[in-house]
Amino acid sequence: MAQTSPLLTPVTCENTNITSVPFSNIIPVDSIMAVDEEIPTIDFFMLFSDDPSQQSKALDHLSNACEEYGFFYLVNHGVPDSVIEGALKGITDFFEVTKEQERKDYKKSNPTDRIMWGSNSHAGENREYLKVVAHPQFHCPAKPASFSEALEEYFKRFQDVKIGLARAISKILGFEECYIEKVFNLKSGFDVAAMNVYPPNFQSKGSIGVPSHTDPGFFVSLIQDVNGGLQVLSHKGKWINVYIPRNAFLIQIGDHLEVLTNGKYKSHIHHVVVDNNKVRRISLATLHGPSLDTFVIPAPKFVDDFTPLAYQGMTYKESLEVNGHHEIEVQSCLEQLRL
Ligand SMILES: O=C(O)CCC(=O)C(=O)O
Ligand SMILES: [Fe+2]
Repeated sequence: MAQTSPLLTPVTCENTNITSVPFSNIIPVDSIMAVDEEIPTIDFFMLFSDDPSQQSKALDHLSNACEEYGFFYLVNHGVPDSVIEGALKGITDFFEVTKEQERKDYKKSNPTDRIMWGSNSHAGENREYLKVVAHPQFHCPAKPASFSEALEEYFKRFQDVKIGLARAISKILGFEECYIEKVFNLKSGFDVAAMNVYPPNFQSKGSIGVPSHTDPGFFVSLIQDVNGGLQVLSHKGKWINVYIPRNAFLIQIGDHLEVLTNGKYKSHIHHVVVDNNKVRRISLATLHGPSLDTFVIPAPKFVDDFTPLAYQGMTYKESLEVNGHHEIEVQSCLEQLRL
């Protein structure tokens, strides 16, 4: 962590080395009937409140959001509005200022690439994207300078949120506060930022922005410039429209937290539809993962006679590559991990 937020009590977390849903381009018909159901809102500050009853209420709320929904809005998180708006502006600048040919120079995909550009990679997709490895080392195209500076600041500031969530989720799972930091080795966590640009509907070819999928990792954080298009499949089997409050984050549980909890928490299927987008939409989805060499397996506490082991163990790197992808592509492998 570059800076420690006053919210987070410094505790010593030793760096112990304990050592999918595939993309589907079919948007189910019932997603057209997506509902505007309420998504839980979690107040980050309250998770660390000095008032024990407020803190316990906030943790209960988080526990319910993780177990029932698998996604929630995070407010009062301490990342300044200017930093969030700066990151989105930087991404806009990159896609507007950088010539198409220069963007395509990042298309090559070698296992060692830390920056990758792509466009409409799955059948029917309407999306251009740039993926960069944001942690443990930050990578970014150097130009425009406003872009790399704004993004670097955003990820620096987000580190406290990541560690804070790891501590709060460890607690609600009944572990000591540093459990997830240690077990996922978050100090060297492999974070990939996907910057997505969706065209307005008059320019898109079909209704799909990104096909249905889940994402690997501990969790995903998402910000966007305009609302519209992201839908998540809820525990009740309903597609829910996501409307992120201004400068809040959408947090979604990733595949590897599902594995760690042996399915107690679920990584939820989501997709983007572009039918109703009247304007171009930009999103920044960051997949916060364990370190590449972390061997992820269900924690013994979630395995018993009634709940048998439901996932096999694999290193994070192996799980990202098991379908022939490069690690920077960060594709789900939940299907391969399920026993
Ligand atoms: O753009 C969005 O709202 C979601 C993008 C997404 O799901 C992803 O990049 O994994
Ligand atoms: Fe996603």
